[in-house]
Amino acid sequence: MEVGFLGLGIMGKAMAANLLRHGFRVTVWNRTLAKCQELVALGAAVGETPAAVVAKCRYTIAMLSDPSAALSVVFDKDGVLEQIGEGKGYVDMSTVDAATSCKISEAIKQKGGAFVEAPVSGSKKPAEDGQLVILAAGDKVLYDDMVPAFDVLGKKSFFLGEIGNGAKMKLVVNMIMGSMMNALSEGLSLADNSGLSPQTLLDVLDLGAIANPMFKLKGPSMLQGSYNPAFPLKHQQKDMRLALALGDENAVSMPVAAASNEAFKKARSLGLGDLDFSAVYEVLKGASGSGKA
Ligand SMILES: NC(=O)C1=CN([C@@H]2O[C@H](COP(=O)(O)OP(=O)(O)OC[C@H]3O[C@@H](n4cnc5c(N)ncnc54)[C@H](OP(=O)(O)O)[C@@H]3O)[C@@H](O)[C@H]2O)C=CC1
Ligand SMILES: O=CC(=O)O
Repeated sequence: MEVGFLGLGIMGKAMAANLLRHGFRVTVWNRTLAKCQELVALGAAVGETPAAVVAKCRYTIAMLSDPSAALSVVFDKDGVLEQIGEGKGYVDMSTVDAATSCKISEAIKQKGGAFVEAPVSGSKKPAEDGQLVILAAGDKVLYDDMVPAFDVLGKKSFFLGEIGNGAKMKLVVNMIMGSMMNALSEGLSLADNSGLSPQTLLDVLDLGAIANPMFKLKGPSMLQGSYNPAFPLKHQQKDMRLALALGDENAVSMPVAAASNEAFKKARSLGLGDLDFSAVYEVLKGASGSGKA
């Protein structure tokens, strides 16, 4: 199967490499074109523009940072829209809001093309290992065509119906994840400031009912102050912001998520946006004081 791939950031690079490893023919494009070379070394071809990739490939996948990037790659000059049409499919796996996804879907359908949104749950390592959870919605025929690729990229794909449902599900999941990261950070800080060992707290958590892979993976590196980005904090804050907007639209009160968003915003304002989202711990540590005034 031949696919185009737009966006070679942390996730896109791992996903495109995975497709190549599994025998897919992949044509890649990235805004910073130099980043394509690593994929060329693995057997990829390069398209000079998103339009060139879509012209060449029947199916094109995108993995871009945020709504503005997702829209730009479709609607701007040399964008996807210039070459999409009958018999071609576009699959956007970026995390965006439902309105962005709907706008892209409408434009592509008007040109005769098919569209699926398919944001993913799972970070850098699951992307490398083909263990993502795919939250797809939109054109069911295109979804079925993409199953061989989804099977390589993920451990499970959900088809959630109409466009927007994949985006919304992803935002709900990441809203919970961001709030959990804040709760963990506060807990580590509270343990530390009240004379307990934060490492022992992690050991206790890992044996109980709230044990989870995220605490297990991120906890030890947080204690070392090591925040190599797997999921950049600026993207987690974008997801909190979009989830809160979804809450606004539906009159859902989300005080925990709102407080968590403030901590991520604060972290961004301190220049931590490109670090892993677990760097929010630095903000909550800083906010705690010594506790022994
Ligand atoms: N990292 C993670 O753990 C996960 C991330 N996600 C989501 O996946 C998406 C990608 O994340 P990730 O790979 O981590 O992000 P990165 O920041 O590593 O990569 C972002 C990509 O978007 C491109 N881009 C940004 N702005 C534009 C623009 N205006 N026009 C064209 N291309 C643009 C970048 O190009 P350039 O190289 O030129 O900057 C790069 O290819 C995000 O929506 C994120 O929320 C979902 C699940 C997990
Ligand atoms: O969006 C991030 C993730 O880990 O999932």
